[in-house]
Amino acid sequence: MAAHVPVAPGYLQMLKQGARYYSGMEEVVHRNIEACKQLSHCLRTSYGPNGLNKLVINHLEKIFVTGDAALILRELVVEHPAAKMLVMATQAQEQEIGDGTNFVLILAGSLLENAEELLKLGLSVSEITEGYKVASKKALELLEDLSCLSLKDIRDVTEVAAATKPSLASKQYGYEDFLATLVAKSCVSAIPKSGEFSAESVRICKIIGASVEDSVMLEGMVFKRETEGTVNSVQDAKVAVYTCAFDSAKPETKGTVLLKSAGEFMDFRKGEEALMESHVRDIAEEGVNVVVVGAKIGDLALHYADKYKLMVVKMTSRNDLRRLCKALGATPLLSLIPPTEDELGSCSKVYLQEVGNTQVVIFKQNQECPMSTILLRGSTDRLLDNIEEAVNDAVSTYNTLIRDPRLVPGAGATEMQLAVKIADFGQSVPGLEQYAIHAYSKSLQSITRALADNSGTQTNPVMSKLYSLHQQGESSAGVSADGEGTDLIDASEAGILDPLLLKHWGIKLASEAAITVLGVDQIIIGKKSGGPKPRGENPNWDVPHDAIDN
Ligand SMILES: Nc1ncnc2c1ncn2[C@@H]1O[C@H](COP(=O)(O)OP(=O)(O)OP(=O)(O)O)[C@@H](O)[C@H]1O
Repeated sequence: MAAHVPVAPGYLQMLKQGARYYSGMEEVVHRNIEACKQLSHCLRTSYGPNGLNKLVINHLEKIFVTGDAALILRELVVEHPAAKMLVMATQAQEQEIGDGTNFVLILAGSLLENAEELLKLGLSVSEITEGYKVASKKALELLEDLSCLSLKDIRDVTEVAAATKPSLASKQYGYEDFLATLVAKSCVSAIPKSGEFSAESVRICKIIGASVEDSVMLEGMVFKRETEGTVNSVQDAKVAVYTCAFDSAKPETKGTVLLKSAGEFMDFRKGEEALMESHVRDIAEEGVNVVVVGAKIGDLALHYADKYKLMVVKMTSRNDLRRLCKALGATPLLSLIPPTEDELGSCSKVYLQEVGNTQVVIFKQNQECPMSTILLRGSTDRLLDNIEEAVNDAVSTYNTLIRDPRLVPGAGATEMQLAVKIADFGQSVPGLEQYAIHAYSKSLQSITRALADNSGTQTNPVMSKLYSLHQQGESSAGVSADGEGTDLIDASEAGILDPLLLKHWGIKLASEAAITVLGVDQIIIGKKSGGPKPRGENPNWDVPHDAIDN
């Protein structure tokens, strides 16, 4: 008989064997803060135009060399429950704004770091969280008055380029002017009269070779693939999109045909061929000259497509198929029937072209098109990946500015101005909360400090100079990224502006995340159940592996 293993009395006896339980200041609060601090310190060096890259090798052994916080956090798969809360805050920022993830992480990490000091001084968690809540509310109020410019015309390429430039400069310093114009043209061309725009409206196609300055934008869509048949170019295309196979229909159940002679076999084949031909002929007679297929393409069907001069393009990703339908105004068809007039998509020109040894199919629209594509060129895969991240951030910035066109000074100026005002406000608050409010002001400065640290200036003198300038009312004084001559710049004059909404959500989410982490006093980790791990959510479940990287 197996000996009875006594379970330690206390909390653990209630839980399944193997569960872990931590409580108290040292074990929980300080540990959580430590984990969050580590994560925030790790990404702090990637903040701003002079931020450094990280080399991340993910669980599939894919290598990333990037400074994009959202991508790094996605690939790192953070396990610590408290650090995960910060990651969730950054994900919320990514979903809401599409940029500013590092801002959230640095601010939340710094709020926790400063809270730790206050805890050591003897303040209670509730006093700190209360102070943080008051300070964050005040910061959001003050932020509303810091707007220095508004994007007046969302269809003006020059204005849009100026507004999206800082988000590109913080990732691709040096290429920002060229890329900003490219992104602005793509965004403006993809915004319909109704003003409905989503970050998905601008697609990126990366092709290795040539230089970044050879990148171009196209109204319409570009896919890295070849056409299937012999027709390679069609002007004034009428496009039918099929999600089913472009092949002879297969019965759902197995059937057996008994053929008694060679003649019957020939007739059977002829019947099949005639049926296929009639399908393709019917499609062609509706005026269709391009067929896009999301599944298998049969040889016989392809033969008749060539005969009736139909261009055939295969599309492996359902996402691409959906976007193409949007770009052409087509309705995807579930079976091989001729499309009606409404279901047909139209395109000014569809053609196959070789770009740097890569065959691409281009769907080019001359009229208004809700999709545009940036054909990115560059010497290495890593460079292209990094530019893609920067371009995505810039497109998200445009999307944010459509919702709220107000801009605030960047380069750490807004954070510094808020820090000065919050510190002043703290003086007027009675009780121990004012220490927490002061800590909040210090945390806001950590954003400006990160920019200064990363640009290689002498941080302490620069920070004190900036602080006194902001006290004197120079609300747009920020940190220079050039490192040539001056350490400080006027962010508004230099055109370094960030969307107000980005800062708004960043402050809100970082404060909430820090307050949540501070409010945890016990950690209970249940024993992991055996058996295979449940499958995680995969947003690209229907995209083949090679298509994800395109
Ligand atoms: N030329 C510049 N000089 C100084 N600061 C700049 C310049 N261009 C951009 N910045 C600043 O860089 C900061 C943004 O940096 P970054 O894009 O690395 O952060 P993030 O958007 O929070 O992170 P991520 O893009 O990784 O989510 C902003 O404060 C912006 O004002």
